[in-house]
Amino acid sequence: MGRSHLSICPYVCPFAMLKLTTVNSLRFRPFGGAVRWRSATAQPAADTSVDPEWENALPFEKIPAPSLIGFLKEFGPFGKYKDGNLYDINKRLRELYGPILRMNGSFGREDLVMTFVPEDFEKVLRSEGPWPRRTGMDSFVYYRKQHRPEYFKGYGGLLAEQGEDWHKMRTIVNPIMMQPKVIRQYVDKVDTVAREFMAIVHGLRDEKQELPADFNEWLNRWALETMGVLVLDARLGVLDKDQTPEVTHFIDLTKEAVTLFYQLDILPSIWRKLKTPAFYRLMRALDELYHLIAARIDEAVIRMEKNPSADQDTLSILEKLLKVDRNAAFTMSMDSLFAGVDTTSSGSTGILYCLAKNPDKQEKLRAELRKIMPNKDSPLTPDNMKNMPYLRACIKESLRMYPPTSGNGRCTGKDLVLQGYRVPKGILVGMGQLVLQREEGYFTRPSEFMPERWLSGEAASGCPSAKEVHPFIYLPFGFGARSCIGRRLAMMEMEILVSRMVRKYDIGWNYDELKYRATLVNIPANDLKFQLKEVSD
Ligand code: HEM
Repeated sequence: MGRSHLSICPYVCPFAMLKLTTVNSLRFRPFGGAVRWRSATAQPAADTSVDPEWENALPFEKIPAPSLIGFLKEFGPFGKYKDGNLYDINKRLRELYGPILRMNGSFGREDLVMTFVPEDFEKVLRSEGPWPRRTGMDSFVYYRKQHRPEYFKGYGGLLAEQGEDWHKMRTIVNPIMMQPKVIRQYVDKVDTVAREFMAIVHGLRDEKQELPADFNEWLNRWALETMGVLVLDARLGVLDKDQTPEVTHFIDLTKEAVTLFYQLDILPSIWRKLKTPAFYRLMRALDELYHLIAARIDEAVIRMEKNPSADQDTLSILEKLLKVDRNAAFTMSMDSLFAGVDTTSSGSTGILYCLAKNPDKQEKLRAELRKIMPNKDSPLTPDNMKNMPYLRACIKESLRMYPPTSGNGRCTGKDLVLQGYRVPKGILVGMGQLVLQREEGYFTRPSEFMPERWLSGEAASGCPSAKEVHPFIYLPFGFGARSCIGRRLAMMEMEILVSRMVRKYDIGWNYDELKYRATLVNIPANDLKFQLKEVSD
């Protein structure tokens, strides 16, 4: 396979397609002890069937691939798309190279195939096997497995782990983080944070009742504070006006880590061959974060030892994880802080924006909310939240138009033929869902915000139905066994925040169209100066 060309992962996302290193060569102990469950767990049967098209398909190397010069001309520092967001870049790549293209690996990175055809997405995801591989985040993997193996005791975590080790962790965490019963347990706590946030939001408005330019920062803080409650059983204090230096440092470190991941793992970087200053900065930032989070977990352990919960059913997520293993609890909390903050805050931005731009839909949603929340500050409960179909449809529709991640990614689980080309087992395939989700021919009237397309019967009121769309185009939380572990928590968080915002305020937007910019997560490029006029009743 040629490796002479520039490699950049054009469709990026930390969890969806964190492209990068293979860690096959790394040996480690999942539990830090002498016994390796690798030997105790049977390898699931691999799909050994041969793709019937394989024999006559074109070789992998024939898949169109941008040359270094061609790539730089478009996307380099002087190229037309130098500041393009991922949507623009993906669209341009398809225009230039067609519906399938190959980005050659370089400086230790893997090759990546990018496709814009839903039948390919389906083929790849349906043959992912029982231990789906989604490689990426090399620097993350490096930190946990090579730089500080003693901290993690073999637990690479869901984001970074592959194969049997990923499966073991996922089996531990699924019943703890995905059970509706567990999610319901957190409604009140998440609502408490949301109410505090609302009080802050109220005071942030200027004389035009607009929020400040840095409102995105506040949304991030809300998401971080909420995540502290969900996975650390602790109030981090990031919403407090008078922050301790420790809290300020914590916020700065998470931001720095995300920026450095993007530089090292998504943009072209030579760190895998030659350690760069950014690489060392990331290792230092992760060390500091490790110690801050470890201190919180130690506090939680002491709290729990002092006041052991009598009722096993109402143990918190952290308590349940700690009962399995401290390292499992630690890794999962850390992963949630990385994967669950920017995503949830970016998702919430998209929803608020879509509602602000569509006052009729916003009013319709408010009518639904008034039934559940007769007063602006009526409590939200697991019971009354069951009845919010229009809210859920609004969230689905905004995740279609403004998804926090840029598409899905999977390594092929076996040799496959995509669009007449051979793609050997193990190649990372990126899926251009970001483009298709907004494209006529896939979704009808795609540029219109139509929550009704996600409803059925009378509620759909003659609107084109999302059910007619290829089911592998819209996967905001991924697919199958490796899909987002936090999706139920994220939905609950967004439902609570949006309910509170829309019930209390008429949300407006007086500026240019919302644009996202490329980082690990799609984050807003605009100032988020929403206008919030309090509703009278
Ligand atoms: C709107 C918010 C969110 C979106 C759109 C989102 C999206 C995604 C996507 C697309 C994936 C990849 C799935 C796949 O490859 O099939 C993923 C994985 C993951 N997400 Fe989320 N996510 C969100 C919130 C969260 C939250 C709140 C948490 C933590 C509590 C979280 C933790 C994770 C983890 C740990 C993985 C890796 C799962 C695995 O590989 O087994 N995410 N997410």
